[in-house]
Amino acid sequence: MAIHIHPAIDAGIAPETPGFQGGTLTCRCATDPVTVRIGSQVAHNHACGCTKCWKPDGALFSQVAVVGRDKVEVTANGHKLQVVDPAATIRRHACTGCGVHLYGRIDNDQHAFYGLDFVHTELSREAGWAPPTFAAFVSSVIESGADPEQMGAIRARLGELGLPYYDCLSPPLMDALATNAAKRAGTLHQAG
Ligand SMILES: N[C@@H](CCC(=O)N[C@@H](CSCO)C(=O)NCC(=O)O)C(=O)O
Ligand SMILES: [Zn+2]
Ligand SMILES: [Zn+2]
Repeated sequence: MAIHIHPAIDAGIAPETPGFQGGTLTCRCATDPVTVRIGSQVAHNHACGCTKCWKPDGALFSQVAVVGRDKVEVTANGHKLQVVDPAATIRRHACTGCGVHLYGRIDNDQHAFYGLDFVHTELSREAGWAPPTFAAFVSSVIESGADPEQMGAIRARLGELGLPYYDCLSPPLMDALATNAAKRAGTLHQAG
């Protein structure tokens, strides 16, 4: 059975364009689409297997990156946006017309990733975005209905595509979360 990781990843991952400065995300409504201008390159782009990130139909993973929240501007039809789960850490703003998530925002200023918004660069026509460099929350695809027996094949496919895979976030991002937690708990002891 063919494994569909994500349409922007399955056929090979396009490289970023040096100096790329962003673009416009557009939802999938045929009329009055929501548009969001992203004013810079993104970082930490990854395939995410979690149940909460928006995935195109038939994809096992979402493709999601972060960008400074000051670089994210709703430029049309923002009245169609609604937060999917107001209690979630990432408040994902979805189009009520087509279901696409335009951006996810962390409003907790104590969170390690506060100041970063989560965006899906495939919603833009521009080429040159930083590509995904790892896969996160791989085991979580089971929660969305993937056959547990397929996990070996799914991880093998991610490997073939050049994506290191993890069942949480990547080591640098997990370290950032833990460092933030340790600072808050007062347990961070740095040499020097
Ligand atoms: N097994 C759960 C995991 C969901 C989860 O923790 N997702 C991560 C990654 S999202 C982008 O990388 C997360 O940080 N979530 C916070 C939030 O969603 O608010 C599942 O699959 O549901
Ligand atoms: Zn829409
Ligand atoms: Zn996710």
